[in-house]
Amino acid sequence: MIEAELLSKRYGSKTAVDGVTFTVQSGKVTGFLGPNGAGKSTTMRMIVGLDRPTAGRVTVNGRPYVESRAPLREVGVLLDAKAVHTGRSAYNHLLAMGATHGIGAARVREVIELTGLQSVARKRVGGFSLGMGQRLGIAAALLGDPQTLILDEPVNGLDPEGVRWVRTLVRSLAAEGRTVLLSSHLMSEMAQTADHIIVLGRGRIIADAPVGDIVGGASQLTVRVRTPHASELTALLALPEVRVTSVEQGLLDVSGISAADIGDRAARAGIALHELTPVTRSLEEAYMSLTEDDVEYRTQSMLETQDLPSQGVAR
Ligand SMILES: Nc1ncnc2c1ncn2[C@@H]1O[C@H](COP(=O)(O)OP(=O)(O)OP(=O)(O)O)[C@@H](O)[C@H]1O
Repeated sequence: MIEAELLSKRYGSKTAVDGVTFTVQSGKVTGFLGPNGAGKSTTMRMIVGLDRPTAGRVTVNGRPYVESRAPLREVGVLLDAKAVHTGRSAYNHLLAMGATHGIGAARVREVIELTGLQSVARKRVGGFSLGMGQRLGIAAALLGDPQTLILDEPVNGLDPEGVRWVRTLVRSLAAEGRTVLLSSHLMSEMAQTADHIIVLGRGRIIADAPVGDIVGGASQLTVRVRTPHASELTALLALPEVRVTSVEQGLLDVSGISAADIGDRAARAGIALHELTPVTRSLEEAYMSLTEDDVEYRTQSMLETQDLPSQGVAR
């Protein structure tokens, strides 16, 4: 379990992380999301003691990570796969890491096999592709068979087979009761991998909930309703929290009320419904609406760029 309490980090005048409090539960995959610069990597670095909090505290299984006597065996970390620029082979790199914790060749061979690196294990790590480097970073994180895993963008640079492999791996690690915290910008992937989501925006938590609640929260759900009595139903649903949009004649999109509630109210008023379908949003749609006010680096839309001179505008 990872517990952060009023955790903050300032770099000069820049507040990267602003008093966040959250718990990452064991036995679940927790996805860490947020726009670029939201503070995800800084938070992860503070969890593993690579950055010192300006205020607040964070513990892994009840104590600060830096106090751990055998960190590799407690927390597996993938923070920056590109950080390994070595003339050593993957095998020797892992063997050297393991040596600091009494982890021997047998376990090194095991993680090499687990991460599919057998054919390149004797090659220089410096010549690895992004995907192979990523697999090596995951192998290093798994080396000590830790109870907790912190993986920053583990699928970055992996091909579809690799992405799927990471998904299966982290799900099975969580099923064994381990704590898994991972960040990714791939929403569809996160929706399939994570049980729980924490969203950061400008250093603050803007959502902390099970995936199902984030994509299907009652207040965000839209219900598609087909009825030959659209105007009567619209009048019936004129409630403070409810928004009714006419899609086409006889077809309404209703939000702020459940499908069951709409059906019950229509039945009591004797209004026939020909369709009543809850429309679930994708995690990407939910994420975009959650973070729309918190994006630090926004892409100019085509509309905004239309009036600019063509030089210097990326198309
Ligand atoms: N060492 C540093 N010195 C100064 N500012 C920093 C430092 N590290 C991070 N920052 C700033 O803190 C903020 C949070 O950065 P962080 O890397 O934690 O965000 P992130 O959510 O991981 O972003 P990304 O998705 O782009 O990786 C950013 O504005 C960043 O520029």
